[in-house]
Amino acid sequence: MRIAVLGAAGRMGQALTRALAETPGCEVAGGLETKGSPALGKDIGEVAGLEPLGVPITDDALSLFAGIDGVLDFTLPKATVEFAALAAQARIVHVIGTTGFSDDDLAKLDAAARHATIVKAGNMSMGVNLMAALTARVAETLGPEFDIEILEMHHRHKRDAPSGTSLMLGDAAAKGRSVALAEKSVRTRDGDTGPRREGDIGFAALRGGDVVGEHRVIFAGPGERIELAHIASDRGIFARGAVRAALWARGKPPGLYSMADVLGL
Ligand SMILES: NC(=O)C1=CN([C@@H]2O[C@H](COP(=O)(O)OP(=O)(O)OC[C@H]3O[C@@H](n4cnc5c(N)ncnc54)[C@H](O)[C@@H]3O)[C@@H](O)[C@H]2O)C=CC1
Ligand SMILES: O=C(O)C1=N[C@H](C(=O)O)C[C@H](O)C1
Repeated sequence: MRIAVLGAAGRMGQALTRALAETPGCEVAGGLETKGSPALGKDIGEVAGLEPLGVPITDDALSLFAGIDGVLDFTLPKATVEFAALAAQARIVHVIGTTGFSDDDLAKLDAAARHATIVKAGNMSMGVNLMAALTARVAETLGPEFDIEILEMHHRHKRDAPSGTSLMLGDAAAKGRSVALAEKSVRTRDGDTGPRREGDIGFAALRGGDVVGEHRVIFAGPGERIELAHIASDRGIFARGAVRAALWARGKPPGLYSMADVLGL
């Protein structure tokens, strides 16, 4: 499968190139960066710390999308929405790892999925997707006397909060309780907030250093507490998940798929 990496010079872009290069049946067919990036014209393999792959990084998305089977996209919401329209036109697989979408962005991705085969997940690792399934199960089992709080920590460069993973876990908890996350989610607390409302799902975000990604779902009840935790120490887990998603999606009808679909969870 001929696959291009969008945001090829980024933290995830480099991990994606390495994962693609080591996966049988995949070819690193291109790399895209933003206009003005110092990585333009450089070899994508070298940028990722590998031997040269003979593939220069370009800023020409139109030409890139014309000659490939799929793209791995870990960039920015505004860029990803534009790439989804291009992927739909080219009828190729679009694996989306980007996080931080607005409701308007999400509506545009839904529209693009009428023609493109999109796999989108706020976290592409096996561990977090399993944790989401466990979160739904625990939330379904425990009564409303157990308060649900979701805590995350990421590196100092991360732009969006809560993280895509936290939102996935919140959604799983809400589904387990058969409620809508939008009606229960509490994203900030400051000052005299009053007592906690029963059934709320709280979010807290820490940022600092070079933390790859840590998530904890806390079920705090009377006299006991259950915690589910995931600690990522290597971006390769997300990158390998994305490559697996692209291979899975090849030949599937257009639509918006999740990592749970890919992993059969
Ligand atoms: N779903 C998942 O499993 C994971 C998702 N992410 C998400 O991936 C995204 C990227 O994360 P990082 O790699 O840490 O960020 P980063 O800032 O290191 O990399 C993003 C890259 O995209 C490039 N870019 C931005 N706009 C572009 C455009 N229009 N055309 C081409 N390239 C463009 C930037 O120049 C940059 O090199 C974030 O939204 C992050 O939350 C990160 C890790 C795992
Ligand atoms: O920006 C990151 O780094 C990460 N983003 C994803 C998220 O928003 O949850 C996944 C992972 O936690 C790393």
